[in-house]
Amino acid sequence: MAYEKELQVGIEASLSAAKLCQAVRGNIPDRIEKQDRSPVTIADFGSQAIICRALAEAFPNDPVVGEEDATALRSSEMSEQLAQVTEYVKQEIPNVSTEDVTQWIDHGNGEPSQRFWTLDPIDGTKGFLRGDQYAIALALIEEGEVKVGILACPALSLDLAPPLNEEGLLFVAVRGEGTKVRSLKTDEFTAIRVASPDDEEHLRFVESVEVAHGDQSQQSAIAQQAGIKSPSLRMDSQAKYGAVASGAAALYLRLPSPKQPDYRENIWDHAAGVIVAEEAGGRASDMYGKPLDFSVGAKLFQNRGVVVSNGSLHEAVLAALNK
Ligand SMILES: Nc1ncnc2c1ncn2[C@@H]1O[C@H](COP(=O)(O)O)[C@@H](O)[C@H]1OP(=O)(O)O
Ligand SMILES: [Mg+2]
Repeated sequence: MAYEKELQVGIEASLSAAKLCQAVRGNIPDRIEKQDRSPVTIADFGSQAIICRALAEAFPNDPVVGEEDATALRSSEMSEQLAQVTEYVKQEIPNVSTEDVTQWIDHGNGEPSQRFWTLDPIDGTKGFLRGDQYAIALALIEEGEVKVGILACPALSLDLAPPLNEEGLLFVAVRGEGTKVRSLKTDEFTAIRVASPDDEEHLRFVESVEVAHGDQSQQSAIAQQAGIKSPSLRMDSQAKYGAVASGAAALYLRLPSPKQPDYRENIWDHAAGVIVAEEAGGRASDMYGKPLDFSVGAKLFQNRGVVVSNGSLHEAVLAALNK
């Protein structure tokens, strides 16, 4: 098995971060607004601190390209939030100080390089605040290729066989070795595959809950043209990739929003999900069929939109988009 240490460290840290998120969610925190007006919570900061600490200890030479930074948290207006983050992190790692926490968070401000990690400590923060889906998404990228993906979805359960019907799932993929899933509560993994072409029941598509994150009318039209008759399943975060990888849905569509046609996707919003879907037999590309290019920085500058399928549906979707 390849990447054994990476998996062990990544899984352990992601489980610990998931516990922190679940603890914070028992008492949904205030929404803090970032400069770009998107929301962040004390759980986003705590999750990044825990995972970056583990990566820094185990792989000191690997940069981490994470979503959050601690600049705002260090300001005097946010001292109360920093104290709260530190209290939650202490439940996972005893004896930490506020300085430790901000330093670990800022370890996640690395630059993409030949080998690096990318982290979304809470993907789908809006879902997290609403009490819906969210994910902790960690991936290892080497030479522009995603090699390992670890995707924890603490609120996800799917209408499939155990363990997928249990709430709280952890998806793990290594390039060339397949995708497996376990419940957050037990440590036994099960291999998963995408939906087969003749699986009518799961011939449906997933898309974002947030209208602003895509083009829902176009997404419905394309899905229909590809032969999907049922309405979409709306879900926040990369949990959508887990749904396709396990066969609960055959397609995930994310077409550029007409209001933000120049939006470029962040690598941490896709890297873990892409390998989880691909290693389960699925296919991921942009809306023109180009593979997602993780070698050009912190965003997918060379791609527009995202299409993830069970493989068999992919060409029909691209043909519909081409029209
Ligand atoms: N216009 C947009 N198009 C696509 N994705 C977006 C857009 N605006 C924000 N996002 C990203 O969507 C992600 C959530 O995905 P989903 O809707 O599938 O749950 C967030 O990480 C968010 O990034 P950011 O955190 O930079 O705002
Ligand atoms: Mg995100």
